[in-house]
Amino acid sequence: MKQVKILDKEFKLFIPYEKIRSEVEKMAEKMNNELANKNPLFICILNGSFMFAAELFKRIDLLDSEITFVKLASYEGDKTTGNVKQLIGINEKIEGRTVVVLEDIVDTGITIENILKQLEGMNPKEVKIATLLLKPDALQKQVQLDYIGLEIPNDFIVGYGLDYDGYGRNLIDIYSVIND
Ligand SMILES: O=P(O)(O)OC[C@H]1O[C@H](OP(=O)(O)OP(=O)(O)O)[C@H](O)[C@@H]1O
Ligand code: HPA
Repeated sequence: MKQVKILDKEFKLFIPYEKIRSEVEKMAEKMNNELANKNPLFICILNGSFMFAAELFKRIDLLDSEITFVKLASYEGDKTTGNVKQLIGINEKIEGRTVVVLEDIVDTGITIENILKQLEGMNPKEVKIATLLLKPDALQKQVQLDYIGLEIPNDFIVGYGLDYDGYGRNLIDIYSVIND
């Protein structure tokens, strides 16, 4: 079994890249059907979502699509602080647009709830939420998710953009913590 050590924690292989890629392909196909002629604006939530967003966006074959980036952070180490800090905001005009928020993971739901509140105040036509991963057992907020890649158990994970204290984002596969 493939294992990695990051700082003080050991992680074991959990989701191989091939599985991630096939989920992203399915999601992109669904979006290509559902978002045609809607001039969608994709919003990638940095840092964690950069790999997922790149993998997905290159499979979006709608020529009227745009992408932009927002930087939010709420995690310190492997725990949420419950306090979402905005580090780079939205500069694009959101009013009247179909917006698709791209998240690597919805865990407690605090981050996505915060983004939704901000976007609602900007009068979009509609907001869709896409997440590569969802931890249903960790969810504390009621949020409607339109595109979900995989549902996973409530264990801390790293890789494919997700970090432990800044490290592990460059792992191609996703790993889950051992004996936390
Ligand atoms: O549902 P939640 O419990 O809010 O967790 C999800 C958020 O946590 C992570 O971001 P983080 O705050 O760690 O910042 P990062 O993307 O820069 O690592 C992840 O990328 C999501 O944005
Ligand atoms: O399990 C996780 N790993 C890394 N970052 C995260 N942000 C929310 N949940 C996680």
